[in-house]
Formats: sequence, structure tokens, C-alpha cells
Amino acid sequence: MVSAKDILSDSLRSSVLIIKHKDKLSPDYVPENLPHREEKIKELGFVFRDLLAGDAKDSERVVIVGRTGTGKTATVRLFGKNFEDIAEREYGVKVKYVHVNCYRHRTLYLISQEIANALKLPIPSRGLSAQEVFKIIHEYLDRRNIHLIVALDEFGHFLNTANTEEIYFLVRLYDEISAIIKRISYIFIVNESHSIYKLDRSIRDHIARRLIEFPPYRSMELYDILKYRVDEAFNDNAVDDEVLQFISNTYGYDKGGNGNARIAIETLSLAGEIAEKEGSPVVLLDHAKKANSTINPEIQEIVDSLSYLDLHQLILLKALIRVLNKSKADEVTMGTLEEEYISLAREFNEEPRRHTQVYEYLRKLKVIGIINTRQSGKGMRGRTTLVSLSLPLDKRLDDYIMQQIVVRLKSKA
Ligand SMILES: Nc1ncnc2c1ncn2[C@@H]1O[C@H](COP(=O)(O)OP(=O)(O)OP(=O)(O)O)[C@@H](O)[C@H]1O
Repeated sequence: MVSAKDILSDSLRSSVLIIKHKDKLSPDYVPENLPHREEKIKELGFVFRDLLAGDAKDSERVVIVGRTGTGKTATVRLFGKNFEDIAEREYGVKVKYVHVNCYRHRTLYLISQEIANALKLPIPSRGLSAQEVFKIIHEYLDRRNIHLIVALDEFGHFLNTANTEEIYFLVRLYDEISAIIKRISYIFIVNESHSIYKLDRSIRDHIARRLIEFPPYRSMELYDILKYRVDEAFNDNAVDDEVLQFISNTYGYDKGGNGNARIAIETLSLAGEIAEKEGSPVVLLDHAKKANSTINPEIQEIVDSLSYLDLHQLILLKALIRVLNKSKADEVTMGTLEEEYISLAREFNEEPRRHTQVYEYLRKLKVIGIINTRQSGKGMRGRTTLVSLSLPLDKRLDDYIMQQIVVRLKSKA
């Protein structure tokens, strides 16, 4: 019989909390520092520096372009907040920053209301057109000698849904409002530049004056981003370094991933929850793999894509699973994997492919997202490639691969 003490001890163990600030893992949280986006913040500062001189007259425009999860929103928000502070404290200039999400506010009217709300301007909710609201906003800024930077996030939604007159009004604001000082400047945020370049010149030239590109994150960059989040959100030493290596290698753009920091952070967060649920005091590689297979929407696609693989690619995958199982390790050296592959191919009466071909297979499997590779660091003689599975070692996957091998062998016979 299980003793009451054991039950209590079990339940205490399973309630170990390793995440101390869950909110710091939320997608809306903007940290004080954004590793690898410092240069972008400086570039934004350069675009708006004239506002600090106090006699700025122009409406500045800049386009931020980058795929999803490349830190556009977080960077622009952090810039806006810091720029407001620095303007007031160091230059005695009043700058207000307002962030509008055009997916939620996709008409000119809703955008004008959102800006008025952020400025705490009492505007009657009915009776005024968007154009009139913009005039009121401008007059308010003029009276108080304020410059306004409006970030229009997910601007593509506005371009796709608003009519030409509305787009024209928004971007050519000062053709409609006569002003000595043009107090409203814009940051347009889009996922791809085509949505802007396809526009008529009369509109485009008022948007695309400057462009700042946000490339997808490389694995080293994701590693630093995750490390910083771990320090903020988790208890000390609660996350194994292998977890960070695994997540950053899975999503790093240079490793065939999508370079998306949001998914990387989500995976880290879920791995933490899984570890907590399992009562582990530390987040381990296996937790990260489980989290990855839950979050990564491509997992099903990956499993489906197995049916398109060559017989020898499948054998190589099976060899990887076998050697991982045997060694109870998470990764194997390229040499060990190749030996296992050669012997497995012979078991199936197949002539093993040559080394260069095996390398090519590995590259393909990595692009599909089923395996990870990395160069060994210290502690191994010379540099060698280490190979691991990016999915949890699951019997169903193993069975499925075996089944595919049999199908392929039969069709050859
Ligand atoms: N350099 C970074 N350092 C720390 N956290 C980052 C960094 N870049 C992105 N993040 C985090 O990743 C998540 C996604 O970033 P963000 O929302 O800014 O991306 P985005 O490019 O605006 O994506 P989308 O186009 O989908 O809106 C956020 O939680 C953000 O805080």
C-alpha cells in the first residue's frame, strides 16, 4: 500500500514550479531588451531624429518589413516607448507614440478612433467622419506642441480592405489638412513589401520613403533570445542548455527553420509547463521535443512527407532511431549513424549508398524538419556532425517508418 507520506511527497514533487514569471513568456510581453534588434531600434531613431530638434516640420514615414515572428511589433513598441521617454527627458520635446493594429482596426474610422482613444481625446462616438476626427487630432497636437508617431501594425489588412479614398486620405493626410508643422508621422508594418509596391505611385510614394527589413532569426540569434527569456521567466538553472540548443536549431532560419521567435518562445514556455506537470525540477530536452511536436504545425506534414521519401532515406531514418534507442542518447555522431545505416541497409539486402549521398539524404531530412544536425563543440576530437531527431522518439513513428520501408521493398521486388 502507498503511504500517505509518499502520496504527499509525490504531490509536492509534481507541483514544483519552475516558471516564476509566466507573463514574461506571453506573446504580448515586450522585454526591456531585444537581443539582435538593437540595430533596428537605432535605425528607427535615425528616421525620427529630426523630431527631437524641436523644429521638425515634416511627417516622417518608414516601412518595417519582415516575416511573422521576426520581432517587428516588439521592436517598434520598444522603440516608441523609449523614444517618447528620451524626447521628453533629454530634449524637452513632447512625442507621443501610438500603436494601432490594423487587423483589429481595419477601417479609417476605427484607426482614427483608436488614435483619439490613446491620446485620451474625448470624441463623440457618432456623428463625426474619420476625416473630421483626424483634423481634431491634428489640432489637439498643434495646441499642445506634440509630435505623434503612429505605428500601423499589420498594415496589409488595411490596404486589402479599405477603399482607395481612405488609403489616400491616411497616407496623404497633409494634402487634406493644411499645416505648417506636420505633426503626424507613420511607421507602417507589413509582412511582405509586395502589398506596398503594388500600389499606385501616388499612394506608394507617401508610404515607402524608407524601408527597414527584419530578416528571419538565425539559430544563434534565437538561442540568445531564448536565453534572455529564460533568465527573466524561469527559476535559476531550471532550463537545461540542450533545450535552448534544440529549440534554436529547430527554428533557426539558417538550419532550415522559419526563423520565428514567437514559436520558439512558445515552445520554450510549453516545455516548461510539461516539465512542471511531470514534476521535473528542470526543463529537459525531452520536454522540449514533446512541446515541439505539440506546437509545430508541420509535424503532421512531416509524418505525411515520409511517404515521399526514398527507400534509403527511410533506412537512414530507421538507423538513426535504432542507434538512438541503443545508446539511449539524444544525438549520435555522423560516423556512428553511417555505420548503423550500412549494416541496416545490408540487412535489407540493399547496397548502402556512398558517403556523399548519405550526407545529401541528411540534408533533405533536415529540410523536411525531421532531424537536426549540429557541429560538435568542445570535448570531442576534431569537429564532427551530431545528428538528432527533432520529434520525440515515438514508437508510432518508428512503426510507420518500418511499414514504409516494407512497402518500398515490396514494390521493388
Ligand atoms: N529580438 C527579440 N528578443 C526578444 N524577444 C523577441 C525578439 N524578437 C521577437 N521576440 C518575441 O517574439 C514574439 C514575436 O515577436 P513580434 O510579435 O514582435 O513579431 P512580428 O514580426 O511582429 O510578428 P507578426 O508579423 O506575426 O505580427 C514576441 O513575443 C516578441 O516579444
